[in-house]
Amino acid sequence: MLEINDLVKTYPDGQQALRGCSLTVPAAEVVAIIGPSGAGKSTFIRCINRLVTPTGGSIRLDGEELTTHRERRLRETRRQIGMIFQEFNLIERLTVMENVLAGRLGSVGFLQAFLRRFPAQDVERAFELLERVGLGGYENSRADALSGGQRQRVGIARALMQEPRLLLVDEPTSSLDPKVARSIMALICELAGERRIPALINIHDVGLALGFAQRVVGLNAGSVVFDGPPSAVDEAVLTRIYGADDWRDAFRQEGEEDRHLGSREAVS
Ligand SMILES: Nc1ncnc2c1ncn2[C@@H]1O[C@H](COP(=O)(O)OP(=O)(O)OP(=O)(O)O)[C@@H](O)[C@H]1O
Repeated sequence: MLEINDLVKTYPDGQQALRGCSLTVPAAEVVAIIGPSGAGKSTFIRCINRLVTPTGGSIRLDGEELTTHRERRLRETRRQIGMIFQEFNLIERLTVMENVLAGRLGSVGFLQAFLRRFPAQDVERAFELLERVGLGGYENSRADALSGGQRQRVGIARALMQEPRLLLVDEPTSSLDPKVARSIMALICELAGERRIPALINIHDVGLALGFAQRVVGLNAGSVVFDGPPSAVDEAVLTRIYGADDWRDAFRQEGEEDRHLGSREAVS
């Protein structure tokens, strides 16, 4: 379980990115974090894995306070948090298998990793994960030969290879076309449920957030202004999160992107 209490982040230039956010996420729950640009979504996610140091508040993972960890403890904790990124962050010239095994780099010795000698059970687990994410048979393909959706599947397998206690997902679908984006969201949500890992997904696409997450948290100007199930997100809630007309524009743009891609697919 992830428990965040009164999280505050003020950047050195005085920018108040988070103004006291609280959120408790039980095991296996998938929470989508939505909000307009600059609301604090990335800062929120980055405070949890400490890419950003919080100014105040508490972050507990299975009862363990993370905000006070330094150096070695911080590295250990980061190893237990799976990150899935917008740009996949794969090593392009390496194979799919090598990229997935990279999820274990923090846990095997430096020499073993340097010589690419991973324990047999890690290799076996990597095969299983590749099968699970739909990439069985791709283990020897180079990462740069894959499509965007396939790359993200490698990113997901790599994150799970760490046997994480928490999944932090940052705009996982922004580089993907709408159909692939839906399949990736579905996969992340299924895996979080199967493995009983809480997941926080920072996502700008409201339709995907409502379609797949079990819970939606709306941020505006560094504060949580909505926290509830997708079924409770109505026009009034979207207006509270995005402001009067902005959310209508966001939906309209997505619809146009869908139509545009649909017509491109029909031509090719
Ligand atoms: N390193 C930084 N130094 C100073 N201010 C920052 C820094 N990073 C973010 N901010 C500010 O903090 C606020 C929240 O930014 P953040 O990137 O967390 O928002 P966001 O909701 O993720 O936005 P987007 O959807 O555009 O990525 C913004 O006003 C931003 O300008």
